Amino acid sequence: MVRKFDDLQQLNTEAAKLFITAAKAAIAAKGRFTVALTGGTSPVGLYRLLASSPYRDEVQWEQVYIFWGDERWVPLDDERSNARMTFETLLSHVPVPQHQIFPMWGDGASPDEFARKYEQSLHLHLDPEGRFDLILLGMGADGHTASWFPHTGVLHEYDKWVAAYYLHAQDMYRITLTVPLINQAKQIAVIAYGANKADALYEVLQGERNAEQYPAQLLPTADGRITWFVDEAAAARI
Ligand SMILES: O=C(O)[C@H](O)[C@@H](O)[C@H](O)[C@H](O)COP(=O)(O)O
Repeated sequence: MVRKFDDLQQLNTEAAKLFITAAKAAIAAKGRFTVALTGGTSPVGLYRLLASSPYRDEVQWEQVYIFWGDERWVPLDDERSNARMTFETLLSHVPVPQHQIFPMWGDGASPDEFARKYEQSLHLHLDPEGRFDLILLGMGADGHTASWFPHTGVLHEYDKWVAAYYLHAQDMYRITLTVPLINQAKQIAVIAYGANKADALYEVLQGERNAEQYPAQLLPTADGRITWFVDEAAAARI
């Protein structure tokens, strides 16, 4: 489902409501809410909203398990760290127990070793089928989502849940949840706004099938399980 908004405040408010509804339903059903957060700039407004009244008080944060969809392989205090941004905007302001927060960074481990350990943590904390309650994603102007970048091998990784690889274009390692894991989530919410996303949004949602070029095409298309939160500018061509 594509939900189009005139302004960002409204977009973030509706995304916050989806987060809260998903959290309440999961906690009522099984006592915990497992969510993978996204980095980039797109979720900043949503995170700030979730960290503030009245939204903050709607979530039982003690029952929330926080993971990330992807990460730049940099220390947690690096300004490029997705985890750092999330702590600053959301996690430092809500009472999620520290041991229920799983940043994608481990001192001393290689990216590959770390990806294996991260996958083990997921096996311990997700339900037995390995389905996240909610995964938040962004989308780049090139049509990537998570760290599924165009023409990278990770697009074909169906054996692992978590993969690490060197992204030449950015001269850094990336850690990412893989296609099969993200696609089996109970709910996915993608936030994409701004005119620079318009071409990619068109290609991903309505263009010819070419997932090598526009990896977000690999996301599920079934209505109900995935919601695209977009603004008028991003939706200019759809
Ligand atoms: O680490 C990252 O870069 C992200 O997790 C990435 O997938 C992001 O969501 C998109 O690049 C959109 O980024 P913006 O929100 O900054 O446009």
